Amino acid sequence: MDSGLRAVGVVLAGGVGQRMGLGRPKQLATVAGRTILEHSIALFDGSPDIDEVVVLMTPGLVDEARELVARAGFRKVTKVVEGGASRTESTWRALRAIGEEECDVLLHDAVRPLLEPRIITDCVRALRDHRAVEVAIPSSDTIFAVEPGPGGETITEVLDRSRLRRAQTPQCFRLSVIREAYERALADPGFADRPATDDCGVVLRYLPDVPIHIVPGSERNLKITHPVDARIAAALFEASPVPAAFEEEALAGRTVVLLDAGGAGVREAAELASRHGARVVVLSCERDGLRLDDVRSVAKALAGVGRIDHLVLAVAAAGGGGSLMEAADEIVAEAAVAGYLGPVNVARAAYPRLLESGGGLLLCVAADAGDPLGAPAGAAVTALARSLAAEWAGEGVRVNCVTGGGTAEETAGAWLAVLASRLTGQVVDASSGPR
Ligand SMILES: Nc1ccn([C@@H]2O[C@H](COP(=O)(O)OP(=O)(O)OP(=O)(O)O)[C@@H](O)[C@H]2O)c(=O)n1
Ligand SMILES: C[C@](O)(CO)[C@H](O)COP(=O)(O)O
Repeated sequence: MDSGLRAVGVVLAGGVGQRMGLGRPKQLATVAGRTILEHSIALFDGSPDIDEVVVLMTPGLVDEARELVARAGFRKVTKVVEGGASRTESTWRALRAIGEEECDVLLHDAVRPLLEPRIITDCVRALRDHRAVEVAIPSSDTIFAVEPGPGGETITEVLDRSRLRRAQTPQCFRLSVIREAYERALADPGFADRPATDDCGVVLRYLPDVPIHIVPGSERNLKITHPVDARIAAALFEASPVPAAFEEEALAGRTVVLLDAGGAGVREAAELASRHGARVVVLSCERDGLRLDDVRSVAKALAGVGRIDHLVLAVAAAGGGGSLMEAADEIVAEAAVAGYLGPVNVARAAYPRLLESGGGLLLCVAADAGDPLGAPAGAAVTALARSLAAEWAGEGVRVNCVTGGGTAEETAGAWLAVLASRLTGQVVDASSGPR
């Protein structure tokens, strides 16, 4: 069975986020330089397997969501619709907004912004052979059934963990299937008394003959429900690879300036960016006499370049692997420039130029020996990237950071994949980073 149907991603953002306790829906909170809602929409908008995106938004915030969609430049979002009082009501409103024509529908919690693109692909593929598809993972915790007991709860059963799966999203269906399940649910007076917490629950209850096929999810695809989840999500965004593979088109016609301050990977990045159609300008501290400890020197060098879409600062490893007390004065001074003064000066000089082009800055940390000079320098650069990303997110200037450790080719690949992505506030390890 090959559905060959239009695939519609539905981003359910109609909730109020009571358990999060922000006083505002959690999907509008910012993580890694973007709202959680934007991260989630971007996953579907950027997926080659998705044709259209429909967003369900909390009542009273629909206009804000529409503005956000317009500002972010999402191209596949066709509708932003007011959500209902419960998750299932929001789903039902989404189904009505999609219309009558048969299609595949992928219903996703807006508050799962860390979904990997491969899961979307796997779901769309699975829908060729199955009319209902769910993303789930095994449980690493033992799960109990409980009942109220004296002074609290008591365990009544230890469930067989090998048969249990934790439900994630997207939950995916042929439109006619999920629509029929909901029509039956809404006609059942008992549905309101025992509402479903997910869409598979509605299908299983009202169309029990439709098998729901499982696609493996991932631990990373967490649902931001409580405050601690937002902190975990922020850490995952910062530490783990940007999910998007290299976007073929993203660098074409763009100007990439590689500021070579002795970091590895500059030559490889120049070749790779050129192959992807970018105009590449390499400014070298050694060859061009550019001084990172002098903001005017950096600004002067950038002034000669014209439009700058992406600027990469590749610094040499700070420190020398020796003890602090043995380090020569010039090694200490170089570490301070590589780890702090240089990136700050480059950021200050680059900001007005990147503002003009709505572009991005990438700060690259060379692998260091983990010594008392190198380690703090690396930490300072990553902290600067995160902090600038938050400060400049409103202006559309992105700041990311790639840390060293990979081969020159891996490092260059990681740089360019980060540049090509639309993310900000990323700290990516080149040795396991994006490809
Ligand atoms: N009326 C609702 C309720 C929830 N959702 C969406 O369903 C997803 C999962 O819901 P949940 O984590 O429970 O979000 P909230 O309902 O906002 O949280 P809470 O229950 O703590 O208020 C979220 O993306 C949420 O926005 C929805 O579209 N419409
Ligand atoms: C759909 C879901 O995310 C699957 O785990 C979950 O059931 C949503 O529950 P919530 O209480 O609406 O967050």
